[in-house]
Amino acid sequence: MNDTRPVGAGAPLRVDIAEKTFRSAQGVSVTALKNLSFEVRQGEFACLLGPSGCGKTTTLRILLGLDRQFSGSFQLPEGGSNRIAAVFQEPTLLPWRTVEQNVRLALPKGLRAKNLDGLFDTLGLAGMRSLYPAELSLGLARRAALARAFATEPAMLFLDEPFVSLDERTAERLRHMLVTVWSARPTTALMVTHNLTEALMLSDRIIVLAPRPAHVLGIFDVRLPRQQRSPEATSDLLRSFHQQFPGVT
Ligand SMILES: Nc1ncnc2c1ncn2[C@@H]1O[C@H](COP(=O)(O)OP(=O)(O)OP(=O)(O)O)[C@@H](O)[C@H]1O
Repeated sequence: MNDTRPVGAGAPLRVDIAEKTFRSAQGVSVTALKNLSFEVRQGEFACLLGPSGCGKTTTLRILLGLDRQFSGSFQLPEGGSNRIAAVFQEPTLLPWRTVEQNVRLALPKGLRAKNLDGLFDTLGLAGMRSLYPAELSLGLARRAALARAFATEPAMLFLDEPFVSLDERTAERLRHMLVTVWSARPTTALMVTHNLTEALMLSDRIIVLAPRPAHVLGIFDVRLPRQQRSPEATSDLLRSFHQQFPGVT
């Protein structure tokens, strides 16, 4: 069974995946997800945190409708635009279009002419709008991918490790930009990461996954407002996290 009905405005993202197993032509099976259930409330930023290979990307692919071979169900939040946006590790920009064209092409017709000055400013892209993807560093390309996702004013935003393979200074800068752009319009968001400090900086709650097959070990609520998450406060959060989840790094 596989049910992807959207639900009423204000409803959370509800995930209830009974099982996802990959079967190779040679008959080898890998069960990636087993009894994976969680919710993300409307307007909440949640991180899916789990060890490498536990099934995080598999979960996102199912929620994005890219993989329908699973048992269970999920419900996407509906409301406002009712749109879904995704940011992947690969920025996936069209190479023959400028940054601005890449962003505008993602917009529904009625929004194509919208003023994007604020968004480009917040993401430090004001001077890069007419550049082509080949002229961008990886960090700039990732910012363009974030701009494209937020420009669509989605009801649900999925992010799959959007800051991996960046040097730490660049990644930190991008995390701050993400917080600023997200805070201007808090969007229900689910981000996959295996970086605990990143999850503590960005999220309202962290959904902690067990090693494969992924299921929820527990939830860590980050109750501190984002602007108060100084390095010292983050160290305290890390300590509380480790008390609640000993052995999870
Ligand atoms: N198409 C596929 N065919 C067979 N096995 C797969 C396929 N895709 C993923 N897997 C397996 O499913 C498991 C979960 O993979 P997944 O990519 O979801 O993990 P992940 O938590 O996102 O890992 P990482 O943090 O390293 O990106 C892994 O054991 C992986 O090898």
